[in-house]
Amino acid sequence: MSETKEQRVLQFVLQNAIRGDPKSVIDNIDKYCSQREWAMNVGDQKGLILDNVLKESNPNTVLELGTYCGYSTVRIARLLKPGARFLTVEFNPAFAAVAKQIIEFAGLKDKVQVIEGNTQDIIPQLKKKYEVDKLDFVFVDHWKDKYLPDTQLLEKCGLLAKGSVVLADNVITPGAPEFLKYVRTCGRYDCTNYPSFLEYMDERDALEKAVFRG
Ligand SMILES: C[C@H](C[C@H]1O[C@@H](n2cnc3c(N)ncnc32)[C@H](O)[C@@H]1O)NC(=O)c1cc(-c2ccc(F)cc2)cc(O)c1O
Ligand SMILES: [Mg+2]
Repeated sequence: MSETKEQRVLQFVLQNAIRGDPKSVIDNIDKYCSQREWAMNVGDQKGLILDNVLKESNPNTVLELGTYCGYSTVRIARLLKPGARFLTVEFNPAFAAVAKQIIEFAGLKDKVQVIEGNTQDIIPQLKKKYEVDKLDFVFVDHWKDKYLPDTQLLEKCGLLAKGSVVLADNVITPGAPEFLKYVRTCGRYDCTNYPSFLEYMDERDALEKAVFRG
């Protein structure tokens, strides 16, 4: 069976990165995806913004929606303090399999729980099945038309508290207009836009930080 792009990214990491070194995993994915095959990782420019917003938040409990190959998962996990909890949700089994291997190669297997499933099914299970009380930081990077319903679902499930940070990728390209309108006008979030560029391209993109007012 012919290899997928995601399997080629994994092979490149296994052959070129240093086992147990998250930065070399990140750098090699960026190298492959900027020089050989584009892939929908958050990338190094938006990744730096993600790093900084995450450091500011210094979270105990993190949720990522849309793992893909685990690039942002590695970026986040490498910055978490000991004892922090990090759950990431991916519904494509092939992508989840690649992500698990990349996370393990980076030496971060014990810091991340990869959950295979659909966010709309997993979010309502977080309190009881996954023993999550509140989420301090949520990185939203899955189907762009799911950003709004899943943010509202997080609210409904009582998973956000005063100060919870919701950071969304791709609010310009491909765009998440309904999500942006909601967080900026519903009165429950303090929003900040971080203009940047689409991963590995010159197209404009941005991250949006929405801090829950409680
Ligand atoms: C959606 C993907 C990311 C992943 O999310 C998983 N997923 C989805 N919905 C769910 C769910 N409901 N539950 C669990 N997992 C879920 C999926 O399987 C992908 O692995 N991301 C993107 O599509 C994406 C696309 C672009 C992009 C930009 C310009 C172009 F010309 C073309 C594409 C850039 C980006 O930066 C992205 O992030
Ligand atoms: Mg993205």
